[in-house]
This record gives sequence, structure tokens and C-alpha cells, in this order.
Amino acid sequence: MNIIRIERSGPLSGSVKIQGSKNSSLALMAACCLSDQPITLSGIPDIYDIRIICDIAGDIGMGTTRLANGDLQLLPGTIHNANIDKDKASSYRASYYFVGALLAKFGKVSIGFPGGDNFVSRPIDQHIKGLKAMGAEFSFHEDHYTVEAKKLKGADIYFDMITSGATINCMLAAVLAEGRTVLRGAAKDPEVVDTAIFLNELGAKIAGAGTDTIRIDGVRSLEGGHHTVIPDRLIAGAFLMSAGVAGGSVTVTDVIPDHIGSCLAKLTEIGMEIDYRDQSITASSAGKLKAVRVRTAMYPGFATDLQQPLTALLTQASGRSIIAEKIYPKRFQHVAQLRRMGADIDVRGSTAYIRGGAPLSGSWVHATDIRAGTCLLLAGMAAEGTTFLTGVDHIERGYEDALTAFRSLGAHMSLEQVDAAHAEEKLRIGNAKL
Ligand SMILES: CC(=O)N[C@H]1[C@@H](OP(=O)(O)OP(=O)(O)OC[C@H]2O[C@@H](n3ccc(=O)[nH]c3=O)[C@H](O)[C@@H]2O)O[C@H](CO)[C@@H](O)[C@@H]1O
Ligand SMILES: C=C(OP(=O)(O)O)C(=O)O
Repeated sequence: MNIIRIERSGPLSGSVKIQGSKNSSLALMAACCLSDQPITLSGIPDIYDIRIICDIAGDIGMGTTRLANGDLQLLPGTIHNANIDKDKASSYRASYYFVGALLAKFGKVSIGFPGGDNFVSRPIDQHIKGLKAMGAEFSFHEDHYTVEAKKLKGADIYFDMITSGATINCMLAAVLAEGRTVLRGAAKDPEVVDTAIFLNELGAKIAGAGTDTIRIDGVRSLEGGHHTVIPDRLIAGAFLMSAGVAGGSVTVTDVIPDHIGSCLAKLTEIGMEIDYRDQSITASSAGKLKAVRVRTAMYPGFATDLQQPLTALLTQASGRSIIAEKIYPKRFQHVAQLRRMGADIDVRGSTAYIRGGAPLSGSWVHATDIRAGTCLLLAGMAAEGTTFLTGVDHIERGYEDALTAFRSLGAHMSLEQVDAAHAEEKLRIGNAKL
């Protein structure tokens, strides 16, 4: 099995070009199913989730080709069915977008339950509620569910909480539905806006994306077109934090600074120097880091997906930091791993209390999900000795090539092959010490 070996690193120096957004790409690729014409998407990252979508696309008849320049060409005109392989659907989170994108065309979609990072509870009741309001009926089976709608009709939908997934899914369903759909309490995330812009470029009629009320007037069909996905704000944020963890100065390029405004404000509060231009941001360590309080929130608040790398950063800040996780109250799997490395962190309820300054030391640790992986890559750079990180496949679900990028900044990390039984034994010994 692959593991990542990390040695103490820093000060970091250099710049990293940020890849296209995973979460936006997942929505855009499903959205292509609404059209019958060729579509070209630029900036779609070459990561596990995208390869699975290409696989699913092939199964249902949508051609996908990576062009020599990296663009992805999609041919939705040949889609012949809406039966999504249940195991493939369950191997990543946003497979549910195929429901919204295929329902109007086929009247019935069969699909496996959503997978993705496991934060104990990730309900899809708002997707169900929204699509039901538009006339869909759900049937749940042991390992898959089916959604049927003879005719999708526009509806007024009030979400009970802000959800980017349900906002995008209902928006997809509404594009070819009859009449007007209004989504109230909609998520304002850049990925929602990117998807709406893309669909409008293809001829959809969506107004208000980026506010909490989105109006969609159904159209009969969509055209083809070309679109460039937005940059990955979550990856950008984590690279900037690495300059705080390991010292030095890191620049991220090809980014939209507004998309991580709340993160930049928090990094400044922690004591980092932030300098940004139109499409690039530089974060520099400016000496002592200060403890802070953070509450995760939906956009434009501090993103839950940046909470884990931030925890690694706050182990290096003097004083007691407090992180209240408001989106996924149990998203603290990384904490046990940081404790193995010597971090002084308590979790009570949905809040983590971090006493910064405890020296970290290298250990065997496991990434349970993408951002836990990012957190541990960062922590490994601050730790004395060698850190061995398992769960590399989780990191590969989100990053095109995290190691090359971190190494280009001067980080000491490498991919190694070890015997799986050896790694399990090392992790087991670490668990026993906790
Ligand atoms: C593929 C993708 O884009 N993933 C992102 C997306 O996940 P995902 O789209 O799954 O997350 P949502 O924005 O839908 O979830 C936000 C909140 O709403 C709750 N909720 C959501 C839907 C629902 O039907 N019922 C319900 O209660 C969730 O438990 C969570 O507390 O947004 C999350 C929150 O920013 C990010 O962590 C994920 O990286
Ligand atoms: C939670 C995440 O991804 P997903 O929703 O795809 O599991 C993430 O990107 O941090």
C-alpha cells in the first residue's frame, strides 16, 4: 500500500497554481447530462471522483474525452439510460447530482446511495423534499434508490437549512422542468454560482444564484458550449495555511481571493501576513501565531472543509483556540491522529479546544478523509522526526498531485510503498498508546 512519509519542513517558499474545484466539477459534469450537444469543460481536475464520473458517464452513454490541452469534452447527446451503477455512485458524494440532471430527460433514475467523506451523518432529506415538491417520487431499496417523475413541475421550495448539495440538485432538476421554480434559503457557495453560470451559458434561465433566493424558469432544451471551472478555494486555503504551520511564504495563483475571504480574515487574525492581487494570494508567516475562536458556517462563513487544516495550524499558535464545528458536528476524526503526534486537543460536543504550542512529534497516522489528510500533511511538516501517513487514497480523491505541489514549496515528503500488515500494526500500536 502507498503511504506518505513526511519530515519536518520549512520555511516554505514558492508558488502553487491551484487546480479546478472538485466540488464544482462534480456538479458541472452531471449538469452536462441536461444538454444534448457537445460541451467542453476546462480546468476539471484529474482526480478519483472525476474518473468515477467519467466511468459512470460511459455506462450511460455520455462520451468523455480528455483533450491534449487538458480540457474535458463531453457528449451527452448519446445518453441512453439513467441507471447509475450503485457501487460507482456510492464511491463518492455528489452522485446525487445525476438524479437532478437525468430526471427530466428519462422520467426515472436508479442510483446507489451517496458515499464520500464520512462525518457520521450526511442526510439528503432536503434533496428529497425539493425534488418531491417538483413531482418526484422516491423508492428506497437496500443498496440503491429510484426517483421517478412523469413530468417535473416548477415549485416553491423552502430549504430547512442551507445546503449546497440540495440547492444544486434542485436547480439541475428545475432547468428542464415545466414552469418556474423558486429555491428559498438557497446556498450562496461559489460552486452553486459556477453551476448556474454554466447552465445559463447553455441556455438555462436561472436568476439569483449567489443570493438566498434562486429563480429558475424551465426551458425545453439546452445548447452545447464551453466553460472553465472555478479554482478550488479549499485547496488554496490549505496551501496558505501551510506557510503558517511550517513558516515561510506561500503564493497560490489562479485563484479568486473573494472565495476565501473568511479564511484570509482568520489567517490575518492568527498573525499571518496576507497579500492578495486579482488572482493570487501570498501568505507569509510573520512570527508568533495567536490563538483564535472559529465557528464553521456555510458560505461566506468559515468553511467546514478548511476546519481540519486550520486545526493543524492552531496547534502551532500560542494560547487556547476554540473551533465550533456547526456544519458537521462530528467532523473531528483528525483530532485523534493529531493527539498521537502530541497535540493537546479536547473535543467536547461539537467543539474542539486546542492548546497550541505542544511540540508535535512524528508518528504513524491515518487520513480518514480528504481534509483530515491535508491536516496531517501540514502537521507532519511541523513535527520533529518522521510522520507516516496512511489513507492516501482519500487525499487522491481531492488533490491532483499534493506531493509535487508541497515539494515544490520545499516540503520534505515522499510516497512510499509498505506492506499493509506492517502499516496496520504501526497504527494499532499508536491507538493502544492513546
Ligand atoms: C461534493 C461537495 O460539494 N461536497 C461539499 C458539500 O457537501 P454536501 O453538498 O453534502 O453538503 P451540504 O451543503 O448539502 O450540507 C450542509 C449542511 O446541511 C445538512 N444537510 C444537507 C442536505 C440535506 O438534505 N440535509 C441536511 O441536513 C448537512 O448535514 C450539513 O450540515 O458541502 C459541504 C459543506 O460545505 C462540504 O463539506 C463538502 O465538501
Ligand atoms: C467533504 C468533502 O468532500 P465530499 O463531499 O465529496 O465527501 C470535502 O471535499 O472536504
